[in-house]
Amino acid sequence: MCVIKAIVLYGYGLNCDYETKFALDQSGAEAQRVHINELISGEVRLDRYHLLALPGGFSWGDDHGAGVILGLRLKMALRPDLEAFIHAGKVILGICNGFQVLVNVGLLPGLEGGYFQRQAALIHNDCGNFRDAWVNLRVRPTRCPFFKDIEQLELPIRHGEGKFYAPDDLLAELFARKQVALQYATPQGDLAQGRFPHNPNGSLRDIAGICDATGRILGLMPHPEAFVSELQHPTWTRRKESWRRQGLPYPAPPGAGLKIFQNAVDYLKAHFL
Ligand SMILES: NC(=O)CC[C@H](N)C(=O)O
Repeated sequence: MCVIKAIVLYGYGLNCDYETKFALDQSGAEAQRVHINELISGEVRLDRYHLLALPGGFSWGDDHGAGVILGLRLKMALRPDLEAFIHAGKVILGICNGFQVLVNVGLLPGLEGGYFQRQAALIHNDCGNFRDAWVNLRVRPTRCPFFKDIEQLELPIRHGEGKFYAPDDLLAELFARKQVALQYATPQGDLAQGRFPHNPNGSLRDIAGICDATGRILGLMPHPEAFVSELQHPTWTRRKESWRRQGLPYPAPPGAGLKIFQNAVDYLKAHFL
């Protein structure tokens, strides 16, 4: 194989699959939208790919809790395939609904390879309603290849069940083991310290994204695929004059979210091609 191949799952209410495929294709991968049933039936084989992306959306209408049913489907049908995929050094990305799935299926937090046991949860936002907003994020040092050379960034969130919850001892362990990848911050770059709206959902310790012990499984609530061009930023009309002055590419420079996908694809290229 001379190209990095990625699966982006779709079906049953997942809805950011086209955008996620676009971001991966833009990053130099060959991404394919694959229906959940194609993977479960074995028609499409996971071992032919390097990256599995679980995009955002409302799988099974968030019935029984966001990501619960898809998590269960994957666990019952694909557990050995997922284990082999992880042990082969490949990469899994869960965005928003995908993050909820990874937590439900027990692939995250995945302490020291302990998968398929649910240890944490993404529960209803403290504000009591679905929240659609841009947030500031701070990247913490982890083994996660996705955040190479990124310290902070802005991304949009849109979810009703994004509050990261874990018992105190697990939270402490996640920080100690460097598995907390992303935290909500203020526009000045300080931690949000639980305060709304900078922390949009009441997530404990401002957690917006975590990775497993290997760093190769990442889940995050914000949507990097929704910021692949600066034109998607709400203040782009005010920013565009400065792009012109700096001679940045026309019609706009890439959005900060694209780098996350590029980092993952570059990591896989270095290891598999
Ligand atoms: N944007 C999304 O992926 C939404 C996630 C989930 N359906 C929620 O509302 O929490």
